Amino acid sequence: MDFLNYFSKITYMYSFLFFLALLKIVKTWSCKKSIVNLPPGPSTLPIIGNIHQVFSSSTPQHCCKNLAKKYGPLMHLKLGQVAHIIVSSPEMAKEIMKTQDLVFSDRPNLMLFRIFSYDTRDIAFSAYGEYWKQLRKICAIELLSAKRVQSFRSIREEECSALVKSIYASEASIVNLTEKILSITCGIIMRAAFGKKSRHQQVFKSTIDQAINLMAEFCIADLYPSFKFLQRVSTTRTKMVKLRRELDIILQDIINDHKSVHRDANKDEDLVDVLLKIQQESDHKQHRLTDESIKSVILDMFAAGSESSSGIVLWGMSEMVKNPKVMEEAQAEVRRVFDKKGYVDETDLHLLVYLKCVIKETMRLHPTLPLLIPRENREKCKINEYDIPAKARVVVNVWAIGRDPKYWVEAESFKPKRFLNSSIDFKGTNFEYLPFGAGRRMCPGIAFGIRNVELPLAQLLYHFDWKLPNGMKNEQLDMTESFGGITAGRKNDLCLIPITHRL
Ligand code: HEM
Repeated sequence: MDFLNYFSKITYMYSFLFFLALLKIVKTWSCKKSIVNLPPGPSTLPIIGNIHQVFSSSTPQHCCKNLAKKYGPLMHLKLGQVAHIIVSSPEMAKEIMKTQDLVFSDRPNLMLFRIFSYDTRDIAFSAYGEYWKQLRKICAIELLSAKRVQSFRSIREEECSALVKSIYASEASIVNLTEKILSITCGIIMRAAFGKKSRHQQVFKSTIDQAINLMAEFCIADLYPSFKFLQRVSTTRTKMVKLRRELDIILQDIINDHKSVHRDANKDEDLVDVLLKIQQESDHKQHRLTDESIKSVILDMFAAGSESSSGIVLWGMSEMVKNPKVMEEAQAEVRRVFDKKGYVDETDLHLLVYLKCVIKETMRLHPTLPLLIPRENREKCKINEYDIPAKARVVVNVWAIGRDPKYWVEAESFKPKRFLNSSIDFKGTNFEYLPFGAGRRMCPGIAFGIRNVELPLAQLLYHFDWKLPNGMKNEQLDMTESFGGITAGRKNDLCLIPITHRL
């Protein structure tokens, strides 16, 4: 009986593989007929394509950089069934994000992100179209405008002061900065989004962390979109559905609270207030903002805004610990600017010219979204002489572009001064430097994100000197990167010893 069972399983498996191979042959044959000139790329294996090459490397950004050395700045990889186009030069990035930006303005429909975002009702993963345009307009005018970001100033200052206090309390002992910075960035976004501290804060934070971690997992179903059963049998899918359900209960409760309480006109609005106001005022010509859209946009703010900002603070501190001269210069500047006051606030942050260069240099070497968010082209098109098949996933390796010695002198060294008196900025017009992307899909949260980086860094530099634990030398600090689906952070937590700077 057992043997029969085993035999039927083996037969089933081989029939399945045979079926896949047949499908692959038919598809390749029909593709070859219609696509004549794909960008260069490594040869593919049956069924898996180039999966083995991309996932055998430490991170995809390293792997794509190495492959691009051989195959060029516009490269074709087949991962499972899906054509991926890897872009690794400023010229090709400009082609995708400026010259043909409209063609490449869609996002791929990825299983876990779709579930997380209420079937892509968010900004980051919704398809390019009227609904997305409406959300971007709301971001520009209401949610993430300079005025709105300014209105969150007291929240940032309070959260950063609490950070300093908690570090003072552990003076001269090891502090896990990764935990602390993640916690304040999440705290700032939570208060900006929900207003007062929510009673659900801890559960919400831990649930969203779990969902973000889950999205970092390798998802085979996204590479074989025509095999729908892979989605149905995915255990990751089941976990994500459960987490999203838990988040939904909390978010609906927060929305109901906001709806039931009469808002004090003298108090600053939080993001849920703003979205509810838009929901009430929206006329029928617009896509009506449902509660689900509101929840999805709020989840976007957490997913897109918290790890990205905290990642820059942590990489910035790591680079400064490794390069003590940079740390000294940045500390001297912050202390010169704020010593008269005796504390750091946002009023004079604009005077920290060198710190701004440190932040830019950090984002050059450690862009928190090293491959941006993948884009997709609805229709087939051409780049130079190459044919790009419809629905290709387009990945721009801004990590590799930022380290390319063709565009950067001493590209691998941390040299903030390269940005002093330089016109290179992160506004999406210098294609050799794209930490926030470029074009229509560029990050709408730059002002908010930068504020969430500048203030904590200035505070850490003003109040403390920093040492590595266990007598470790500066150059021994581990700088290994990890890749979590979309964001890249430090693989290991940053643990340092703070020494109070006496005024
Ligand atoms: C300094 C921190 C930040 C960095 C480095 C960063 C970086 C990025 C990048 C690289 C993209 C993808 C752009 C592309 O695909 O071309 C992006 C998209 C996005 N970011 Fe940010 N971001 C940061 C902070 C924020 C904050 C604070 C928010 C909101 C609270 C935010 C909201 C978004 C949204 C909604 C998108 C999707 C845009 C779209 O698809 O239309 N980001 N971000």
